[in-house]
Amino acid sequence: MAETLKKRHSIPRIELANITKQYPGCLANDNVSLTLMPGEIHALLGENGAGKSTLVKTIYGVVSPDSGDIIWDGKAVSIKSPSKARELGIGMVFQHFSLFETLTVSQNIELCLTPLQLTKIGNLASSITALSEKYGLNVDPDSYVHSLSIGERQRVEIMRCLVQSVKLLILDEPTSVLTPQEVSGLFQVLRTLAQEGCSILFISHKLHEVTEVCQQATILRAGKVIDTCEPAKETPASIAKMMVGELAEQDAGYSKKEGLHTVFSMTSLNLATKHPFGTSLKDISFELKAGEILGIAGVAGNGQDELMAIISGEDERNTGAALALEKQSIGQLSAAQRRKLGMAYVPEERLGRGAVPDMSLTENTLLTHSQGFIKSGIVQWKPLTDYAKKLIAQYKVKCHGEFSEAKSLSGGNLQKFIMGREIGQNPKVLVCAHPTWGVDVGAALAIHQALLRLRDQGAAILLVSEDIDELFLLADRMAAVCDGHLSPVVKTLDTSIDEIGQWMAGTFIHSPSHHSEETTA
Ligand SMILES: Nc1ncnc2c1ncn2[C@@H]1O[C@H](COP(=O)(O)OP(=O)(O)OP(=O)(O)O)[C@@H](O)[C@H]1O
Repeated sequence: MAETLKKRHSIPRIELANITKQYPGCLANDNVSLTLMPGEIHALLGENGAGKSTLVKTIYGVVSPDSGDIIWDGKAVSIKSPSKARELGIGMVFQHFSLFETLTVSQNIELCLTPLQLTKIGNLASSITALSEKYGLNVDPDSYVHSLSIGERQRVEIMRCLVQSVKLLILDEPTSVLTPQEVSGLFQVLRTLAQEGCSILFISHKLHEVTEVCQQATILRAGKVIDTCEPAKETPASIAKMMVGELAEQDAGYSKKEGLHTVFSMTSLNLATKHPFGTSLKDISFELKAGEILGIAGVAGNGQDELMAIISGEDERNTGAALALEKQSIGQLSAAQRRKLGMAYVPEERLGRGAVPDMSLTENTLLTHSQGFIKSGIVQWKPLTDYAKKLIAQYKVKCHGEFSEAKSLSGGNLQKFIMGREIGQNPKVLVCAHPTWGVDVGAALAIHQALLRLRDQGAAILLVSEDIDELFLLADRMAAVCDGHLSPVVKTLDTSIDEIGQWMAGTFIHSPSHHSEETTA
């Protein structure tokens, strides 16, 4: 397939030649060369911190390389800004969307177009409708963004690129926030675009998706291209091996356990959302037991954020006895008081909520981990830095040491550090969202092992995730949230991906037998 593409179009869409980018103390891209033909879907793979984001940001004009050339449609170009990239026909969909919720789809798209582009397009709404039909994007120009699901918002971002006649579309981990159905819809759109000659560059840690949709892959390690392959001829395991070596073949030792006594409970919690486009929690009850992992599946935006915030105490409303830790009511306690009692959290948002971007890793450790590190009001820096160093080594966090600022770490490395920091508190209750989001296969395995070890030591773990496969691997019992309702809680071994998928779509909500606690023994 890739061969025929190359024969059909002799001029590559883009060629990167010896791109090098040095950050203080870190060679993020080291003589990277890569060629993309028109109509080629190309995966950029590598461990956390391998240099993938740096490379795509270079193409999109966000990062300027120290040396190397970019050749676009046969001509050397200098891409100094995203607007220059867009002018050439390069579009990028980031992991975090940048849409205004109070505006319509059309208004959002209009904001990123120049007056000249707008004149060329003419009627923007009809152009969106036409493109939507052509590519099966199902995007209504008049819908308000707040009413759209995550998958729909992503399609708006893609539409934003399409109206600008994109010739190269870059997607940074596009599937991590989508349901399985949305992922197959996205792939269909990508295939149609590619058939028309649009090149696609795709960063992903989900290797089975790469083998399904990409024709070529470039694998980076420590900033260098270490291999290329045709994913269709590989397996996820063989690609993982190229990325991280032998580790990929290990098994985390997954097993299912029966929980012991109840450690944490939520009883008939009703909570109106504070956010105009948030989700109210509706009569939620569940029990979390010592020595178990309870997984909560759901499409983003169905109450997960609100649930996490009220459990952690970040939402400061007093819920009294609706929340209990070891039979004591904790709904009236602050987040810090709950932490002192043995609760730990990993929020979805790494920078800003999981870690303070401008603080070092050592300082970030102190934020949630003061026990033993503060004596008579004075910070004990030596044990604190030693502990941060230990976390860095244990979770193989790639950084320039314990004094690196959180914002200088790649996404996956920061996630590893935050997970390590929270697991390291040996909490009684650990509540975490998307534990391995953006984390490479090797590191995901290490995080899984750490979570299972923590469970086996008797901790009660609540995992909130959109990744159903991961929940089935880790959770002992499972439930799903939809529109602020919690489904029945069942043993993982007694349910199926199909049933949980239906619950994620809300089939349990109107059923007369719906109640929030387990019915099966
Ligand atoms: N602004 C910065 N200052 C210093 N170092 C940086 C900066 N941005 C990135 N780095 C370093 O450059 C290296 C490559 O980071 P990059 O974000 O490109 O990796 P990645 O392959 O995209 O990782 P991930 O899969 O975790 O997103 C990392 O070691 C990172 O710590």
